[in-house]
This record gives sequence, structure tokens and C-alpha cells, in this order.
Amino acid sequence: MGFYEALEKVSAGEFLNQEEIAVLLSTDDEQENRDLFTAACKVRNKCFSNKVFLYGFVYFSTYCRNKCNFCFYRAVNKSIRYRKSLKEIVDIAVSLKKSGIHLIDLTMGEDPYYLDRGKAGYDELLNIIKQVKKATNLPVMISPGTVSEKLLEKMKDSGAEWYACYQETHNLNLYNKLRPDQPYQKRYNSKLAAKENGLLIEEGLLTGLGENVYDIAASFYKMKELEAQQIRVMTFVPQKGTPMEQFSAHDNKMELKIIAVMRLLFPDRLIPASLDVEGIDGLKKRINAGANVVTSIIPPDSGLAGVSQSTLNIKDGWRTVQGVVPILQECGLAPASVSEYKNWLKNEEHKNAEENCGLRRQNARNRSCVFAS
Ligand SMILES: C[S@@+](CC[C@H](N)C(=O)[O-])C[C@H]1O[C@@H](n2cnc3c(N)ncnc32)[C@H](O)[C@@H]1O
Ligand SMILES: C[C@H](CCN)[C@@H](N)C(=O)O
Ligand code: SF4
Repeated sequence: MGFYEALEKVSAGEFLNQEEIAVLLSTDDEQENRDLFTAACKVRNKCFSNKVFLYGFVYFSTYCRNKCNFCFYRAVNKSIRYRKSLKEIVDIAVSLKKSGIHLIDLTMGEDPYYLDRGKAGYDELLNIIKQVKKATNLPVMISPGTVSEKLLEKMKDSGAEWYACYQETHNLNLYNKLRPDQPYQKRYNSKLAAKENGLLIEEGLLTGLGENVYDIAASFYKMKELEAQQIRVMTFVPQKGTPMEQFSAHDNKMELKIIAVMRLLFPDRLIPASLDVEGIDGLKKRINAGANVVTSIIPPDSGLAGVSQSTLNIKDGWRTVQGVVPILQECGLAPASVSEYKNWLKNEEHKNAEENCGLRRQNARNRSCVFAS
């Protein structure tokens, strides 16, 4: 099947086979790329109108027990380590809320202080979620890595709506190289357990790590199977002092194509444009590829580090609502209101609960879109 046949088929609402996905992802033709992005934005606008969601980011602990080969915060790296106090975390969350974001993303390394049962931090972590919720009354996403079902349940009870945990790839060999000593299935099962416990889940891919278009197509099938409410991709950014420091940094072309194809395959799912890859300069192209969420918004004076770009555009204030909104406007878009975001969540939580009860197993494509005109 040719590029335009595949594009037409997916635009008409059909899921593609792996060969057809590979065709869309393989194009280097400029006109084909433009048409892919235009089709993706059309589908996004049909589902979400001109509304974009904004996520504030609080990386509150950079300590980590793992040794992911791509990550600046891997256990043995000489990176900036900090653990923010409860007061600091709540203050940052409140300042993010005041700036106009829709969700607080509480992200951490797999910090044993918080994750090991019996340590003081275990209850502190739950208290952080509770206090952030209480102070902001905003939806909360927790990104703690692979955790037990018990902890997921407690996180949900403490007020978290979302659990983010990215597999990065579904090519087992590549996964094991990227995340040594972190069994693939255990990480995957965390997401299933979170979903069963009523949390919304985010799945994510890294690109530029040696995967091929068939691996990416296989990941889309896994995303379909997971029924994640939010799906993302980020280009790998080489990190100083890590085993993959010399791994050549990729341009962002594949990331943009993946965003567009994800949008076409999963029209009504949330798809982020992360500021943590290329900073503010990379926002427009990600939005114009079909993204509908801006992530990694960070208050300039919070002393927080990003994940893949620990400093880019933080102190200069570009990773802020103020920095982001004019770019959305240039794309003909605008931030949603908090209640629009909450309505979207409520609807998804309802569907999730119904699915969990086995009341309905319906193809994602037939789901109604909250913002559909
Ligand atoms: C730093 S972790 C934070 C949550 C938790 N520690 C975990 O691993 O799930 C969040 C994500 O950042 C992304 N990431 C980490 N290092 C990166 C890099 N060098 N380039 C691009 N993305 C990166 C990965 O997708 C990873 O899953
Ligand atoms: C990867 C992070 C999100 C974790 N839920 C953040 N650096 C981002 O780009 O959105
Ligand atoms: S990606 Fe997450 S789990 Fe892996 S080293 Fe980085 S912070 Fe730790």
C-alpha cells in the first residue's frame, strides 16, 4: 500500500496494519510529511476543537535506584541530586496553578526513600499527593516508576488521577538494554494494575535509540491493547556521564511523524508535546504534528530540573504558560479551561470504571469526543 492510500485509510477511521504504519513512518518526502501533519491536526481539532491542555511539572526527587542507560538521574551518575520538602513541593504546585495549568505532574526517580515500605518517606509520598491536591484542587499525575499494586491503590486513594510509566519500547532486546534489571513485564503490569485500580494511565516511547519503524508499529499495537488515555513519544537526548553519552542525538523528524500517526490511530487520546526535548523552540512543530497537551511547564525560580533537558529554558522563563500561550495562538489554538480538562477526565474515569466492570469493550475509535462539534 502506498503512502496516500494508508493516510486515507487511517483518516477514514480504520486502524492500520503494521506494514501500513511503517509506510507512513518511513516517508522522507516533504509534501507527504506536510499532508501527514495536516491530517493529524484535522483529526485532533475534530475531537478537541482548538483546546490544548497544559501540564505543570514538579520533579521533586532526582534520587534513583535504577541504572537506565539513557537517563541523567541513573543511580551511579554524577548529577544534581535533590529531594524537595513538602512545603517546597506544595508552593511550586500552587504557583503552577496560579499560572494557569490544568494538571500537576509529580515526577521522581525511583527514590528508595519514598518507595521502600517501612521508610518514613513512604507515607510522606502519599501525604505529598494529598497536600498538593488539597492546595490546588487540580488533577494530579504521579510518575514514580514501577511500583507495587498496593502503593498504586494508596496513591489513588490519596488523590492521584493519573499514573505515568513509560515502557520506552516494546522491542524486548532494546528494552533490556535501556532499562537493565527492570523486567519488562513487571513495568507493563504496573500500568495494568493502575488501570484496574481506577487510575488513568500514560504510556510512552523513546525514539532515536536504534528502533525501526516495525518496532514503533508494534508499540502502537501495545498502546491499543493497554488502552492508555495518554500516549507520548520523546526523542532521546544524550546525557553527560551516562553509557549512552556518545549515542548520536537524532533530529526530531521521527518524533513528529510518530506524534502524527498516533493521533491518526488514536484520535481522542491525549498526546503531549514535551518542552523537555527541544524546549520552547520545539513546541510549534509538535503541536502542528497533532499534539494536544503541553508538558514539562516549570516555574523559573523553583530550582527544579527537567529530565532530558535539565536546564533548557527553565531560568529564562520560557517553559511557562506565558511562554507557551502565544505559540498555541500562532497555531490557531488556545488553552482549555480547568473545568474543560476536569470534564474530559471525569468522562474517561467513567469509561475506565465501566471497562473495569466489564460492562463494555468497545473499540477506542467509536468513543465519543467531549469537544466534538
Ligand atoms: C525520568 S523518568 C521519571 C519517572 C520514573 N523515574 C520512571 O522512570 O518511570 C520519565 C521519563 O523520562 C524520559 N527520559 C529520561 N531520560 C531521557 C533522555 N535522556 N532523553 C529523553 N527522554 C528521557 C523517559 O521516557 C522516562 O520514562
Ligand atoms: C518525562 C516527564 C513527564 C513524566 N510524567 C517530563 N519531563 C515531560 O517531558 O513531560
Ligand atoms: S528513567 Fe526513571 S527509573 Fe530510569 S534512571 Fe531515570 S529516573 Fe531512574
